Amino acid sequence: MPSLSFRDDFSVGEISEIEESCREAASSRCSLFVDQASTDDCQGRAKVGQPLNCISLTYFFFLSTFQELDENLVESLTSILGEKRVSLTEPVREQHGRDEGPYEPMPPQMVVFPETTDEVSEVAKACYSFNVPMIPFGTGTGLEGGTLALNGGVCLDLMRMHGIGDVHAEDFFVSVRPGVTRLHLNRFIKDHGLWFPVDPGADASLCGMCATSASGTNAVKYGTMKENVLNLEVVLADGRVLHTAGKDRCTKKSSAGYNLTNLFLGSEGTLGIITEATLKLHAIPETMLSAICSFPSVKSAVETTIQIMSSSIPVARIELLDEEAMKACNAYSKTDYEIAPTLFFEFHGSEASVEAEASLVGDLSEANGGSGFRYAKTPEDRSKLWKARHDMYYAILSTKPGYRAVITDVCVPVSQLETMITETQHDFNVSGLSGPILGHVGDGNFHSFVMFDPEDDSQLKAARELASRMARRALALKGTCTGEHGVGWGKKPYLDEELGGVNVDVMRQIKAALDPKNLMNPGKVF
Ligand SMILES: Cc1cc2c(cc1C)N(C[C@H](O)[C@H](O)[C@H](O)COP(=O)(O)OP(=O)(O)OC[C@H]1O[C@@H](n3cnc4c(N)ncnc43)[C@H](O)[C@@H]1O)c1[nH]c(=O)[nH]c(=O)c1N2
Ligand SMILES: CCCCCCC(=O)C(=O)O
Ligand SMILES: [Mn+2]
Repeated sequence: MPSLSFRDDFSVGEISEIEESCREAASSRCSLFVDQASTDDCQGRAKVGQPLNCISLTYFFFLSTFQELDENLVESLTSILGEKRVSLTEPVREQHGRDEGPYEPMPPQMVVFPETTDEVSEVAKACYSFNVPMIPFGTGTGLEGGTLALNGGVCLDLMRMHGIGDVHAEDFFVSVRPGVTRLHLNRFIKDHGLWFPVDPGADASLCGMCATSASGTNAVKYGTMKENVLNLEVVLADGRVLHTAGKDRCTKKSSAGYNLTNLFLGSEGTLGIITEATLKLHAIPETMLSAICSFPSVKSAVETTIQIMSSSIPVARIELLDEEAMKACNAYSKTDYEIAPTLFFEFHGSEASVEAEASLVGDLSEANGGSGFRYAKTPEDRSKLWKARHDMYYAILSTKPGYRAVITDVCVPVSQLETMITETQHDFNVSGLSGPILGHVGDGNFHSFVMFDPEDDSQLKAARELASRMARRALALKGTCTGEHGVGWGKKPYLDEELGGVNVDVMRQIKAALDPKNLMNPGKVF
């Protein structure tokens, strides 16, 4: 039986000691969890929590000992998939118990590699009958620990499910299997004069992007995954297969029944396994013109953003990088941009329209003290600029080797952006921590990277508090604690405050209806 003990003052040293002793635990799988909750939540409620080093308000931990997988289940999964497509080995499990976020790996007990929807359904039926958790795995580029195996269980690595359906160019849609990434799809459809614009910085799986309701730099003009997915094939925990908009149906709109597509978008593997996504495609614009402009302050850059957005200039992308981010950008991507708060722009349309929009934005920028407005016209210059922007996560990580960071992802109404960013900057100054600010300001969504020395408890505590203040400030400004990365574990404590108790109760009721045994990615989202 798990033993529960409650403290709120673990030092980093103690954490690694406890984790070490856990790792050495003989015979059974033993993992150490903390839960992130307010103090009252911790009174004795044994809830599956998060890996210790996640940034939480309050810790309690319990040693939970997993039973080894039933050998009949292992036998059953091996007979469904064959020996080459199941793995119990340490390296494979370690590789699947992590993502790109700041969490220690929490490996699953087994990894399987299905290649068809039927196989996924058979795997789910087997796990369901043995009451074993299932964690869907795409490309592992999530940042909120969504693929870590809190309760052990079976990881379904879906990247062997290749396949892109017929490109319906006249109806602007295509269907893809989980093994298809966004760059792969765009290479495939380019010759049709089409593209799929949702562009997280990583070359993520498109079904993983559905699961996290991902977004990216193009969202200002084209929206997020929520606006670009027309149908999903999903395998439920008990193995049933559903098509959220009806099998093989694909219309730009429908009012037939509940919107099950949007129910599964952003469900982070907690409601079902997405085995096919039908995506809305867009015509590749005649002209794409990028530009960058430096500003005397983040404030003036944000003011410019707000003016652009309220003047309804149809800018395609508008990204802010503060001074620290620009330094990291130049160092990592070998660019020679001015070290100053900077906006990256892009305009899509006819040659005439993009020139006109760019010149309007140039004037607005200048009126706010912007300078050095320079264009990136050639495909090479444009892709260099946007690759540098997409790589910012790694660029910032490389500025302080050995440091860890809390990644924030707040999103507020664009009109509140200035307050949100200015007060965040104040927080950083007061805390003494460093944290570049960058992101999708056209959507009111930006990230900071609250970096801390993992050997320094006070920095860990300060980083945790700063990130929490940011999230709560966003909620107070009628925004959200996560614009695009999802809840995973790091953001669980904010859900009640953001959505309200009734909402979270209804979410739990939906979860209980679709996954009554709580086997689908347990411990994530709530
Ligand atoms: C450098 C860099 C830059 C960015 C980002 C990451 C990195 C490393 N991201 C985050 C990440 O790319 C994004 O969350 C992707 O949607 C994750 O897709 P993966 O396939 O990697 O999912 P991954 O395998 O990491 O899984 C993520 C979650 O989805 C679930 N899942 C995965 N596949 C599933 C399936 N087929 N069915 C059901 N559940 C499934 C998993 O269980 C987990 O909970 C991001 N994000 C963003 O929105 N905007 C951005 O700008 C960026 N930028
Ligand atoms: C402060 C850097 C965090 C960036 C996380 C990845 C992401 O969402 C992006 O837009 O880049
Ligand atoms: Mn982002």
